[in-house]
Amino acid sequence: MKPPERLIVALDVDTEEEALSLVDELRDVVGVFKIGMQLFDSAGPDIVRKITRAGGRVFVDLKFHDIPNTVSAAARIITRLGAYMFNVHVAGGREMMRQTAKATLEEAGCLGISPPRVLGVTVLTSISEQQLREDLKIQLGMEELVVEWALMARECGLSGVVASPHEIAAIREACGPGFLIVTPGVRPVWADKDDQQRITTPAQAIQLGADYIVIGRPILRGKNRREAAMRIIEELEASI
Ligand SMILES: O=c1ccn([C@@H]2O[C@H](COP(=O)(O)O)[C@@H](O)[C@H]2O)c(=O)[nH]1
Repeated sequence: MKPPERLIVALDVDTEEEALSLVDELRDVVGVFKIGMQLFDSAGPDIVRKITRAGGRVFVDLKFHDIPNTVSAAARIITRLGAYMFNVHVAGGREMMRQTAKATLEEAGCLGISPPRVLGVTVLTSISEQQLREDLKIQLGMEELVVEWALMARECGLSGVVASPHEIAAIREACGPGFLIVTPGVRPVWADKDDQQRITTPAQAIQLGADYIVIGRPILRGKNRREAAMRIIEELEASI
């Protein structure tokens, strides 16, 4: 993959108009656009089709976490919308991941389309090692937990995981080269950390072995959003 294809821009905006204007501005320099709950809840499912029609690949980041029947039914709907990738929480369990992977393949087969990649969300990038231990009462270390969950996601037929840059190298070693690692919590040196806890720069994330990096606010907040995206892509190009 070329550096621009590795950049996923988080369309964390309130309206369809803002999202489509961003897609228009960035589609020739960005690989994938991510729709999270903010945009999906305001614009509705049709925004996935609209962005796909406008020439962007779409990552539907709704982080499904429910019982197997509910999530696998939602996976069929997301597949019908033409998403390029979507995600579920690994913490939803093996059966949920297995049924979701199976339903996605079946639905795509019925439609005669390429199936979306199903990713497992490991531990959110806004959670620190200390919060994991003290608030969530999880006694495994962050890296060990994330690797265990990545292996479980792979065994259940998922295409990859969403994980912080801090765990990329360990996941890559445990899960091998074909397993996708999608990494939010990425901050260029010129951007604020915001609420992200486990971060690296874009260049470091790619050097550690991420397939895709996800960036929102550092691009969305810029006066010139295209220039901000280009700066990140140049950093990726220099690092590869
Ligand atoms: O662990 C996770 C999972 C998902 N995200 C999402 O990625 C973007 C990051 O946006 P920034 O503005 O670059 O922080 C956002 O949409 C999150 O919902 C994540 O950050 N961490």
